[in-house]
Amino acid sequence: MADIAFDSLTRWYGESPRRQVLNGVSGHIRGGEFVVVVGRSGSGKSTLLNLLGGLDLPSQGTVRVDGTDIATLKDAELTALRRARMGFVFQAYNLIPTLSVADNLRLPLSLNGLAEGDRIDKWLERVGLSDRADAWPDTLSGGEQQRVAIARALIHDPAFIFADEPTGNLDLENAERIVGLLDGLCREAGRTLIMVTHAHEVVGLADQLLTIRDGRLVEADAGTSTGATP
Ligand SMILES: Nc1ncnc2c1ncn2[C@@H]1O[C@H](COP(=O)(O)OP(=O)(O)OP(=O)(O)O)[C@@H](O)[C@H]1O
Repeated sequence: MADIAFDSLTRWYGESPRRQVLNGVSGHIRGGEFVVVVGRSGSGKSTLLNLLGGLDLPSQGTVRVDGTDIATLKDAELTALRRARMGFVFQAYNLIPTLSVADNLRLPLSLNGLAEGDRIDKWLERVGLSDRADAWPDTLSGGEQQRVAIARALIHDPAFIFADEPTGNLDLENAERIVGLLDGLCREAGRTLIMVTHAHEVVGLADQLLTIRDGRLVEADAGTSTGATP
């Protein structure tokens, strides 16, 4: 089952002085959960997300994805795990500007050797962009670009979605739509969604809330959002 267990995660940057960003963070994310990560600016939220998604490795501690300690994987194995099992959504959308919308969606399919079939049409429809398949990313609004990014993150049917402040550049209306899309598209397929956000409204949707303060976890339960001040 698609779960992530993390134990005593510590991440520091540099030596003398060593800058300690995460300091012994442990927890467990069950398959299908919507996990929201909150905390002040600079508290280590993106650092934690990057460690859980295998984009970065801890200075100490372990991340187990489906029971496998990802630090034991060779680079190519970790890349293959990320590519097949994970999808990423970032604040800045990160679409490839020289590829059309449809070609941006084609990329994860070809990287994973998956048949295209009607997947591109289907996913464009699901994010409400059926008429923009041939558009260049920079001709789309921010909200539209983020919807393309969501389709790109999901089109290869990953078990885990990592979203780092996906609504950070959007107005409230677009932000609500993006969060609703991510939540709905993950829940309907039992996907695990891990989202870093400053948006308080999102906390109420979470199955599990991770609040980071001074590099440590101060709250690990949904429903008790007292620790959620950014
Ligand atoms: N590559 C790096 N080298 C040195 N310091 C880093 C590096 N990456 C992050 N940091 C530091 O680690 C701390 C935590 O950064 P991180 O991006 O995880 O915070 P955050 O909680 O996501 O912040 P924000 O809400 O502002 O995005 C910051 O003080 C940052 O400057």
